[in-house]
Amino acid sequence: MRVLRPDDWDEWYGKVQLAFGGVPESAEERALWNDLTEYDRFIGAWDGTECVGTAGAFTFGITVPGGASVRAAGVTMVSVASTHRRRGVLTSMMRRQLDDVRSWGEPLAVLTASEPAIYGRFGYGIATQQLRAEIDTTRVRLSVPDGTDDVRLRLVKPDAPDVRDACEAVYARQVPTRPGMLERRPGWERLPLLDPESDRKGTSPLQCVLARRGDEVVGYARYFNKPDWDAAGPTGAIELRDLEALDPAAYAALWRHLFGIDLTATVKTYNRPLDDAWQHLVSDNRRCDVAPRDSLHVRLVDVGAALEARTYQTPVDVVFEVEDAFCPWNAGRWRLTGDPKGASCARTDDPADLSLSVRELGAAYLGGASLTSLAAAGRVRELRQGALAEVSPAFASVVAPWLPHGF
Ligand SMILES: CC(=O)SCCNC(=O)CCNC(=O)[C@H](O)C(C)(C)COP(=O)(O)OP(=O)(O)OC[C@H]1O[C@@H](n2cnc3c(N)ncnc32)[C@H](O)[C@@H]1OP(=O)(O)O
Repeated sequence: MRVLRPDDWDEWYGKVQLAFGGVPESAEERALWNDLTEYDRFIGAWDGTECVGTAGAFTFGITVPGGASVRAAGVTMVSVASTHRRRGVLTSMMRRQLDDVRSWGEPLAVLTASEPAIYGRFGYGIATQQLRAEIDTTRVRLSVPDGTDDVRLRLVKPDAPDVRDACEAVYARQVPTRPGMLERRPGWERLPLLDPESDRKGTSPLQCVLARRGDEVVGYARYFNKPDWDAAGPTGAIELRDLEALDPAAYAALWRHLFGIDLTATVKTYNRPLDDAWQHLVSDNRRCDVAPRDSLHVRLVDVGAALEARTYQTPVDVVFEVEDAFCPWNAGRWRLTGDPKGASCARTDDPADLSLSVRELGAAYLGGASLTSLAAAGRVRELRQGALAEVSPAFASVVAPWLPHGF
């Protein structure tokens, strides 16, 4: 196993693609991932001259409760050749990678999983959910707040540099407001604009609508239009890629636009926050067919630094007994004291109040899964009566944590 060299990339990436089914990717997408590769943070396993395992770790800043951006390794492109599976190659790569992440001083590793059953054994917990919805816009009505009519909407070319920059500026203002959001480092602004013709499956090219109040851009939506017809008339769908807005009126104006596009009958979303506000604007939530799914998996690589990096909704003073078989440097007792302003976390010999594995800490870290709910599943144990009721609300987040895009 060794880090990747630029001349390895074609073979290495070819192996990633093969493990995901072997369907060739567009030149546009391939070029993006090539440009985003961080060679000293990407590894491969070789059997002789053949690459049989791949894994990468992007450099990310991720928002945590309280609004700080915390360094995280964005684990990506994990694959093992089908000829070499179930022999421990993944386990060896996870070992190497988590040791590396620790040596880089990054308190968190994060990933989205092809299958959620893979990463729990390595200490990852499911920290955010994403909401899918299929809204019947022929039946569901929107009621919008005051000020919505003051927002002007314009259809624009999504990749025009001024449009791209305006959207990125709106996105950047949103990042600190929601745990789980990623700072978009240079180059990553290309990801939400990816639109290879080969991936369209009957949809239009990517469309973009900008929301303005006066001269200020206050929101945007990017989506595809998929026209369709049956004997009775048009049944097209709007497939939303992303939507960000700086205030409720801009947000409602964008959703009203999506609902009202002629010749369409459905708005489909694949990745929205669990608490997305449109759910409070609709007349009939049963016709919105919402469903949650796991999204970001979080692993605390340095328990002390990670717990210190976020704030807590209510004052908290707790001793955790942490189990961590894969990264034993985290195992043992930690005292966390914190409040909405900050926190400290250090080793202690004091008796523990709650016992749990690092996986549950990962699930609760961004305020997604509640410790109370994990305790009801038997995955958090209360060793001092009353500790759960004190600590669980402290870990909550004001807004649902959410990862806006994969990687
Ligand atoms: C962040 C990302 O990139 S997610 C993408 C993950 N990659 C893919 O899904 C591509 C297709 N799949 C693969 O490439 C491989 O099958 C991998 C990477 C999932 C697994 O690689 P392997 O080298 O076979 O895993 P390894 O032999 O180390 O298995 C370790 C353990 O995980 C288990 N495991 C491996 N894959 C899976 C799975 N898909 N679901 C459930 N358990 C799994 C193994 O059974 C083994 O369990 P054990 O220790 O109890 O025996």
